Order: sequence, then structure tokens, then C-alpha cells
Amino acid sequence: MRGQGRPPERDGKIMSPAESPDPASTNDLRITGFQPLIPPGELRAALPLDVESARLVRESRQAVRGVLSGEDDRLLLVVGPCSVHDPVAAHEYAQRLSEAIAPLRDDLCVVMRVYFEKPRTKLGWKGLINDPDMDGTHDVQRGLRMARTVLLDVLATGLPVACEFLEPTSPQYIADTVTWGAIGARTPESQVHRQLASGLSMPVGFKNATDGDVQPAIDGCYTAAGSHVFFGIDDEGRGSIVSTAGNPDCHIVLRGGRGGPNYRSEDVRDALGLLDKAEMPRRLVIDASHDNSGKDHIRQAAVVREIAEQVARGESGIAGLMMESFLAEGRQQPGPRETLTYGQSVTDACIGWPETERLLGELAAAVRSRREAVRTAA
Ligand SMILES: O=C[C@H](O)[C@H](O)COP(=O)(O)O
Ligand SMILES: C=C(OP(=O)(O)O)C(=O)O
Repeated sequence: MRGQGRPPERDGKIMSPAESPDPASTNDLRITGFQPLIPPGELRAALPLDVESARLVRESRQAVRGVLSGEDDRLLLVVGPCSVHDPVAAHEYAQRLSEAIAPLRDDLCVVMRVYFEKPRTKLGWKGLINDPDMDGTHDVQRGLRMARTVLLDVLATGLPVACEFLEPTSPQYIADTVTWGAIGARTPESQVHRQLASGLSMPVGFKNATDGDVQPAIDGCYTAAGSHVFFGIDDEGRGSIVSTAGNPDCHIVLRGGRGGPNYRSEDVRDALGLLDKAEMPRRLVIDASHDNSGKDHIRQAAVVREIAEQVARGESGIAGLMMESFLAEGRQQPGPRETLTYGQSVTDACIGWPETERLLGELAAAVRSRREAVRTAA
């Protein structure tokens, strides 16, 4: 590690070269700290998935697979806050959503967005796991515990959950609770994330890249379907060589790009054409948020309605839809929890609850119309 002898210590912690420069050292010169992380198996044992929730995860993964393959003619709906920053508000949202979708289950296969890892365009709050107190103290151990507690709590309301996976080792701590995973728009081309997806136990959506290019997402699905060998950690937290079997349940997600949106029927047709060329199933998910709505929650609701119209007209390539929704509409700057508006996003602007409820009903109606359109055409 360092030049000669024992590395210097302060308060029982090994000091990094950045804290105690050693002119002879060539290593870790810009690392300012290492803190041991709880082993994944230990966190899972401390906050276990109960039998009922494990059944929910298994069955909902199977349901999502059915919708993605087209065997199940419902619409997959991944809906919830852009990010979770307040476990209490996340719980209230989950309870409301769980009640609201009960009568719509024949038409919608709903998974709640419970996102803890936020990829940033430049700088910004990186989510509850990375900085649970939103104040730069980065208590990651606490963040992991809080995240897992929220996941178990949402499952207890009867709702399956969706997460984006960003840190390559974080799934070891939480993925057993997750029904649908996302590889976000900043990472579909990343080999690390493609390898990661190849070992995940749930269906995974690869987003198109931030420039709007859909091909990296298609290549991501293809790559993740294969087996891989890469660096990771095991349940004890030991650095490991990880081997995976490959994930056959990957699909693309259209989320718009710098050049504009890609949710319209001509964009869907183009994307399905690319899937044909890649000899992949003609099924995709559309995210109504992000560059499909310019991160404007009012526009997002209009985009959801335009996608619902395509579904109602019989577009069978649209397997699912993503929507960012929370209790209060809009967004606010992250900050100390007690200063924030309850139930409002601290990342992207979200559709508020009353509009969300209306959209759920409209989407279910669109699915019923699609069923009818398909029957009539047959
Ligand atoms: O979904 C959330 C955001 O779109 C994503 O984290 C990027 O946010 P940023 O562009 O504000 O950094
Ligand atoms: C970051 C997200 O989306 P995207 O990767 O499409 O920007 C998200 O859904 O939280």
C-alpha cells in the first residue's frame, strides 16, 4: 500500500495518503477514506424478507414476465416517486397506491417505484442510500438499513417494488425484495451494468441513452442475456469473482433523449423495427417522464394520456409504462427533512396524487379498449 512500515493511524482508523501524504507512495493518493461496510448477508439477516413478501416478489416477477412476453395482456405500470427521501411519505404513498389499484388488477400490473440510487447528470443528491440525511454526511450504513426497511414496508402493503441499480454491489443488499429493475439512461452502455443485469433475479429494463439512441439499450439486453464473469462481493462482503447465468428477461425502455421525446407512435414503430433487426421480442416499455416530458410533471400527465391512446388503439408493442408520481405534485430542493414539503419529490417533478388516481383509471380503460381492438381484429 504505502512506502515503508505500518500505515499511520488516527483515532484507530488507517489514514489515507490524501490525509497524510507519503512522498514515496504511488497508491490511493486521492482516496480520503475507507470504511468497512456491513456484509450483505448480515443486513439481509437483520432485516429479513418474510415468507409472505417473498411469495409476493416471486409471483409478481412471474406476472411481470408474463406481461413483458405478451402472454398476459395487461399493461405493466411502474409508478411512484422519482426518489424516496422520506420513509413515512413512501409508506403513505404505497398504502394509497395499493388501495387505488385493487379494482384495476385485471388491467394493470402495478409495481411501485422505490428508487434509492440516483444517477446525476452532473452533481446532486445521489439518493437515500448514499446520503440518507441529505446533508453531505453520507451515512451509507444507515442509508442501506433505511432503504431495506422501506422496501420491506412497501412489500407489506401488498405492492411489488422497482429500483434502479447503480452501484454494482448494492443489489446484494436489496435485490431479493425487487420485482423489476432498471438500468438507467446514463449506464445502458456500461459493461459493469450489463454484467450486473446478467445476474439479477428479476426482469430488467434498459433505458435508451441520454442522447436518445435506443441501440445501447438493445445491445444492453443482448449482452445481459449472456453469462459473465466479473468482480463483485459475496454475502460476507468478500471481494469475489462472480459468475452469472444471464438474464433472459431484459427489455428496452424509451425515455426520450436530448433531441426530444420518443414516445409517439412513429418512435414506437422505429424502436420495434430495431428490435426486429436484433431478433428480439417486439415489446417495450415507455417512460412518460424524463426527456419524454422535459421533466415537467404537467406535460408528463399529457404524455401518459397520449401513450394510453396508442394502447387503446391496439398497439401491442407497448408492454408497459413508467410514471413519476408522489403525494404532492412538483418538486423541491433537497434539504433537512423537517424543512421539506411532505410527500413532494426532491429530485424530478412528480405528478400529484389526485391526477395519478385519474391516470390509473384511464390507463386501465385503455387496456380494456386494446383487448377489444385485438378481439375485433382477430
Ligand atoms: O430521475 C432522476 C433524474 O432525472 C436523474 O437522477 C438525473 O437528474 P439530474 O439531471 O437532475 O442530475
Ligand atoms: C434516473 C432515472 O431515469 P433515466 O435513467 O431515464 O434518466 C430514473 O428513472 O430515476
